[in-house]
Amino acid sequence: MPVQSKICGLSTPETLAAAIRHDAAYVGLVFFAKSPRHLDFDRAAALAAMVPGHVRKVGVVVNADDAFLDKAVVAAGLDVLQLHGSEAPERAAHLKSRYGLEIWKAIPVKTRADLDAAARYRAAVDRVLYDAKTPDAADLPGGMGLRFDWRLLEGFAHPLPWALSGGLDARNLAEAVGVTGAPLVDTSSGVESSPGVKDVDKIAAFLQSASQL
Ligand SMILES: O=C(O)c1ccccc1N[C@@H]1O[C@H](COP(=O)(O)O)[C@@H](O)[C@H]1O
Repeated sequence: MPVQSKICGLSTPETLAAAIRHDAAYVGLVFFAKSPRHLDFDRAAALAAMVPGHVRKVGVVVNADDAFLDKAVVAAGLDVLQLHGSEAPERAAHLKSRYGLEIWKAIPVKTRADLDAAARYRAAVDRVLYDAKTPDAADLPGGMGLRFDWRLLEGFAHPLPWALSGGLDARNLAEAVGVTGAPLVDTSSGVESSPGVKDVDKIAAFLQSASQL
């Protein structure tokens, strides 16, 4: 089974086109005002209009309320909602039933015990996304280029389909997938030249590396 890729935090037509051209399975649009990748609904709609049907549009949100999500889902024609805050399983299940979309829940990981949270979402979401836990004082719960110890996933009985994220780039991707067996990989900072500024060549290199795994 080939490794699938998501390029997250796309905010320009050029970098979105690069992700599509180099076969990203998923593209991520961030709706979180504190993020350097945040999109307002008009910009998200304009970018989303460029995305062909076979590439799935993921909206990354953090503890967003229904009124906000109603607008994001419609503006960007989202296929997937990635919940990257402290959304409880009940909240995730509500969103699945409200929108009928695929729901992913980010699980912040620093220690092996953190992985136990994934099982709580078994009946509520379609996929969990293991990401590095960011510092308590950080503005962002993700998208900081931090990685966790991938060996924590060795031998773990995954309760759900899953994805790996956190500090992935073209140089460390083969090792990350080799250690974890990840079926889907997600990157944001690793394909940027500075926070929020995506780099077309880095996007191409990441997706090329993934295609060879
Ligand atoms: O990218 C962001 O700005 C962001 C903001 C709020 C929540 C999640 C965010 N990004 C997600 O974080 C992970 C890891 O990113 P990185 O590769 O380590 O930079 C990824 O899933 C992004 O979707």
